[in-house]
Amino acid sequence: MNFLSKITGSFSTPSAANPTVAMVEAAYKHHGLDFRYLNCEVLPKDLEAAVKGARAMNWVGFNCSLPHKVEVIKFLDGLGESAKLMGAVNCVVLRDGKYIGENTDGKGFLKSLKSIIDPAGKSIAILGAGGAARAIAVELALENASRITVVNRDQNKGKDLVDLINNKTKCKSEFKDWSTKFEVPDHVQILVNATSIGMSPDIDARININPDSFRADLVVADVIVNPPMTNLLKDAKAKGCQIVDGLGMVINQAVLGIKFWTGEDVDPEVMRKKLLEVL
Ligand SMILES: NC(=O)c1ccc[n+]([C@@H]2O[C@H](COP(=O)([O-])OP(=O)(O)OC[C@H]3O[C@@H](n4cnc5c(N)ncnc54)[C@H](O)[C@@H]3O)[C@@H](O)[C@H]2O)c1
Ligand SMILES: O=C(O)C1=C[C@@H](O)[C@@H](O)[C@H](O)C1
Repeated sequence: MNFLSKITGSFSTPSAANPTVAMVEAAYKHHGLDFRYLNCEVLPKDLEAAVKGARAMNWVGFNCSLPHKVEVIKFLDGLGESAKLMGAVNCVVLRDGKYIGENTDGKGFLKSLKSIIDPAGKSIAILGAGGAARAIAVELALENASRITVVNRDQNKGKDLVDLINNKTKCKSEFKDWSTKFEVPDHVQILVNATSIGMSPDIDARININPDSFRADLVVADVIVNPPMTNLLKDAKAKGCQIVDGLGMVINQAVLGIKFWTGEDVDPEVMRKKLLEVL
């Protein structure tokens, strides 16, 4: 008998409405994996201590969600290729006693988006410049998006992401200040919300954007998982746009993360079913 399960989990704040624990534990159970996934409320001031705690308890890895994806890097022992390029980590993996930061968010998003539209050659506007936005923007640029407009409140963070895309990929990127209501320009074919606006418990929060600027041929994607149908997606649907919710992304990134931690290819449908049950 072995009563020592392998431990994984998620560090974020706010975390109470984050449903990923239900989804990942359903996959572990379905595949008979003796692993646990713990949803942990971790404030920015406690992130270093949380990583030290994980080390002390031999966690085999953990996810970082908002707002830790960039800050966590300084507490890790190294970065995988994609995380190094994006400057953001959502999945930490214990390898040979070292915590290595990986990024599976961008690939998770891309797979979900591609079920609706191929981003190659498209003009894309991304709202936000945090951890999720960095991963999504870089992955879209590597997938040959033609133009990426980064719309962000904080100029420094927004311009930093624009520079990253322009310097490290073939895609053209520009910064758009977000101090007034954003009007989706005519050249934009895909709009992505990579901010946390509309995430539970603030589900009534509205993004500073004019829905009258949504054309019916615009594809609108949201990264928010809970609730899957955000005000942004409701507005987009009402305007006849095709929409992509955050469920596909969160399931796809988890398949990749669980493979890193356990070596197992888990069934995404098990996680989708559980998410739809709990949300
Ligand atoms: N579906 C998924 O798989 C998935 C994966 C990653 C992240 N997410 C979600 O993406 C969201 C962002 O996560 P993150 O890790 O990038 O967080 P973050 O804290 O790194 O970045 C948040 C971004 O949102 C912007 N923002 C927040 N409130 C704003 C407001 N009122 N007005 C304008 N901008 C605002 C910030 O400026 C920043 O650019 C979260 O809701 C997270 O749960 C979902
Ligand atoms: O809480 C979680 O389990 C996660 C949330 C998302 O931010 C993902 O990016 C992250 O990898 C996992």
